[in-house]
Amino acid sequence: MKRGVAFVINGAVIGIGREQTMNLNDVEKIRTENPVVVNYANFVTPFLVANGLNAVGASPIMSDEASEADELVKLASAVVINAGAARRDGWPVIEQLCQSANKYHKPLILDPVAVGATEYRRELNFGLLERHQFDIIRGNIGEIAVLAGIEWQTRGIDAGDGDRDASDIVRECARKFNNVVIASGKVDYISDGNRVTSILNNTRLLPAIVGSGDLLSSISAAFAAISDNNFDAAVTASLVLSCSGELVDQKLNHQNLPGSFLSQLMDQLANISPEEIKAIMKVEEN
Ligand SMILES: Nc1ncnc2c1ncn2[C@@H]1O[C@H](COP(=O)(O)OP(=O)(O)O)[C@@H](O)[C@H]1O
Ligand SMILES: Cc1ncsc1CCOP(=O)(O)O
Ligand SMILES: [Mg+2]
Repeated sequence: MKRGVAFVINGAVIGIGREQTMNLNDVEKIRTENPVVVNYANFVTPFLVANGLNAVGASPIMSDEASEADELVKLASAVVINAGAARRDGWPVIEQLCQSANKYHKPLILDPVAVGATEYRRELNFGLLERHQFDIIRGNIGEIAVLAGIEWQTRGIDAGDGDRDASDIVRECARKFNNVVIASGKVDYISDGNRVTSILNNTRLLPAIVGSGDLLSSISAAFAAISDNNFDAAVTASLVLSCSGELVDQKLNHQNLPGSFLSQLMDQLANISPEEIKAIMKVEEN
């Protein structure tokens, strides 16, 4: 996509106000580079996350042992901290992973699962964000609002409700933590603190899968590992998951079949091409 071009794809108006450097060739590049992504996972979704990472072309490794953290991060290309079910006695592992990621300049990604739900989760997530530089934060709009300090009615792992405009929330969060933020939902909003790109592709079956958000966080890490631009990596990750979801939804004739959707989603992630994404993507910039 080029600077100053406005065009329409699939009925959606795509306004390009400034340079859009998104490189969909990374969808193929990742399959040859096969970057290692270290995950501090929750105990609910590691099977889905590991297989989803494998499907897009990355090489997942989950770890819960502080003594190997530095060595692992050194050999890896990106690190994801999923705070979904972390126990306090796991904090030393998380600390070591974050310290090493910053030391070796490996992209560090945070998924602040249900950060608004409890005081414990706020202490964990805000503490991490204070002590370490995260390159990308990926959460649902409720989690991102809480991190940005914006009032929001959150409900466990779900996004909840609030009045503020999602573009403002994601931009404020990115400014606050000086990084790239993805606020996912029916529309995924991605900001670097200035621009906001919205991915309008979606299917109701993605949120029906517990762990689809965790997967988006880890796929963002995988693309950050092979890209020199975290914003582009976040946009590519969101497009890959959302467009794969839409394509499977079409193949299933929009039936409510979460089980079939999940297995076919893995197939689609492994085979989606830049051309297929370009043909259906709905992207807006502001
Ligand atoms: N209402 C929705 N309609 C369609 N897609 C959605 C909706 N909510 C979330 N998604 C998609 O589901 C995936 C997981 O996002 P989300 O549910 O926001 O994260 P989390 O699982 O962490 O709460 C993302 O790809 C997002 O685009
Ligand atoms: C249900 C649950 N409980 C703690 S972590 C987790 C998984 C959250 O996954 P996602 O945020 O991707 O839906
Ligand atoms: Mg989540």
